[in-house]
Amino acid sequence: MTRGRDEEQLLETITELLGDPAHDHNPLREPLARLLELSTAQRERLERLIRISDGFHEIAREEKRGLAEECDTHLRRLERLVRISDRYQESLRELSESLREAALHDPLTGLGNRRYLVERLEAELERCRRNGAPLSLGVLDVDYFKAVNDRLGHERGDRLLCHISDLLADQLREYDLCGRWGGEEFVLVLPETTAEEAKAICDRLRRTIRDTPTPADLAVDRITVSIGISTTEEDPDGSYSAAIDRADRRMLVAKEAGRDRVCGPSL
Ligand SMILES: Nc1nc2c(ncn2[C@@H]2O[C@H](COP(=O)(O)OP(=O)(O)OP(=O)(O)O)[C@@H](O)[C@H]2O)c(=O)[nH]1
Repeated sequence: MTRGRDEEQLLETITELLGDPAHDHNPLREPLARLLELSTAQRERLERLIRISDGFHEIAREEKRGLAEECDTHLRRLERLVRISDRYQESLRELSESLREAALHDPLTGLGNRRYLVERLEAELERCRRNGAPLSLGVLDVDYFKAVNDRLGHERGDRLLCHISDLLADQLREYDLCGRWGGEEFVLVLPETTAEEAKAICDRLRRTIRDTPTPADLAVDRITVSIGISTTEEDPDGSYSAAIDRADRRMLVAKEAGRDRVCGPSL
């Protein structure tokens, strides 16, 4: 608190008057001196109060600033945690997606594996039943594969399986499925396809596999397959495994009949 200029001058004048011996006996001198004393004390008290109040304000301002900074730090930390947690969840999602992919695919050929085929087959069977459409299945087995393996070695045998699976994936229609059932056996799922149509499709596949030259370094003249077909037209409410069994039995019939052929139901 600063004193006004008038006030300063007044106080100076009073102090001078009180100090002047000429006024020593003035009756007003005593009360004036007392008044000056009281005024000075009151002013000092006021200044003390103002200093205390300013101090409180400063402390409050500091605390407010401290709190705001603390809040900012917490907020930044939280944002960092949210970002980390988002990234973590994203990688978990990617990891579980690739685990699921790996669990459903054959690592050698990249085709769906038996588990994938069963999942899709059940779903497709259900869908075709709802639509009142037939579904046909093909079980395809490579002929004399043991001899190929024995002659070329397992590693080239593997590459031959990849060659066949590439041809299958290439030749099938967009809505058909093929996967590796196991070993040198593949399953074809042909939704909305009658046995007759399936026979034509499988025959085309069989000829393509037989007539497409194998990669030169595999040194195989010719590779053939035998295919057995089954269809829901034979047993509209039957399970997927009954349909696979029927196709498998017909694939064996095709083998016995001389291989390199397709055997379907005689409806
Ligand atoms: N290279 C390779 N060979 C496999 C794989 N899975 C199964 N095989 C082989 O495939 C061969 C199948 O032989 P078999 O079941 O006797 O039948 P095949 O020689 O094909 O004769 P048919 O089916 O009667 O025409 C076996 O030698 C298996 O070891 C595989 O992933 N890679």
